[in-house]
Amino acid sequence: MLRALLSGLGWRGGIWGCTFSSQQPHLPPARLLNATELVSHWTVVFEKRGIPEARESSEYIVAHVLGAKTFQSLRPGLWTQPLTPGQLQYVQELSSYRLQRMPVQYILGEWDFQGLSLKMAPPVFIPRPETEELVEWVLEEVTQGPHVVGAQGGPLILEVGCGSGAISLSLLSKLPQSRVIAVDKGEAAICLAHENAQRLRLQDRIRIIPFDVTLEGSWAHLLPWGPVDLVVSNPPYVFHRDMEKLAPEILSYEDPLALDGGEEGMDIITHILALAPRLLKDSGYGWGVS
Ligand SMILES: C[S@@+](CC[C@H](N)C(=O)[O-])C[C@H]1O[C@@H](n2cnc3c(N)ncnc32)[C@H](O)[C@@H]1O
Repeated sequence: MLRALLSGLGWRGGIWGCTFSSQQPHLPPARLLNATELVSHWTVVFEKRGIPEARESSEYIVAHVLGAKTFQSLRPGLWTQPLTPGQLQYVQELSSYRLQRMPVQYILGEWDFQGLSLKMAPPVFIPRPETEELVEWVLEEVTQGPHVVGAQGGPLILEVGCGSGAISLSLLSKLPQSRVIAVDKGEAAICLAHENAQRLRLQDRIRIIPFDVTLEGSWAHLLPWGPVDLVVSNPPYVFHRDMEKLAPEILSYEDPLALDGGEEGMDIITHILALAPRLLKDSGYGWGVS
């Protein structure tokens, strides 16, 4: 059974109908030297230039330059401490990328997902908050459904379209007895998923395989450990006609192949639905966001 769960694509702050600006970045006035003042300064600059999530963006950038994940997690002493000229320069540089509508996740080069710190790099799809819900649903099903237990004591999982590896790696981190086969068509996605698996020391329980689900042909190599208990996917599902309405953050930086689901949004989903029964055990099932 494959349960398709409806959910929006969801870029926090809105994904539709934004415009580019060609103006040059503003240099902060010389008097703005501490973290709090810098955040305020760049918030105003971003707001004036129509950059979504202006305050969050400036907070993330300043916190990153000061070695923290969030502004709130900075030692309070750092909020009012003057930044060095090098740090100011770095904030300026990163903020200029945001002015070009680069997503914060790519600017920082990493992002937390389900408590894991994942490397992020364009054009590989940035995992969305909804994807964390998908992981929660799968975990709930696995822990509540005794039928979803593989030979190892945890389910053998196949993820179609793994991107950065967010879903596969977070499932592996929460299910220590499980193994995952993660496939993706994109070369950059395959490389980044490998890198993230190594980074999180989960590489021994995952096979990351380049695979285009739309191509007819052999899929036997997707079963190095035999049929799987569970298929999970966050496939491309944006209607082709809506692609041009996506925000510049998405359109200019993320791989269109990660988003474009064809005329009815079902192009990739249809192939996953056709493939899944061949790869699943009789008792297996699938989860997806669409
Ligand atoms: C919406 S992204 C999801 C990425 C990741 N699972 C996540 O949630 O962050 C969809 C992924 O499917 C991959 N993909 C698109 N078409 C594919 C195909 N025909 N075969 C395999 N993977 C495909 C894309 O490269 C992309 O990484």
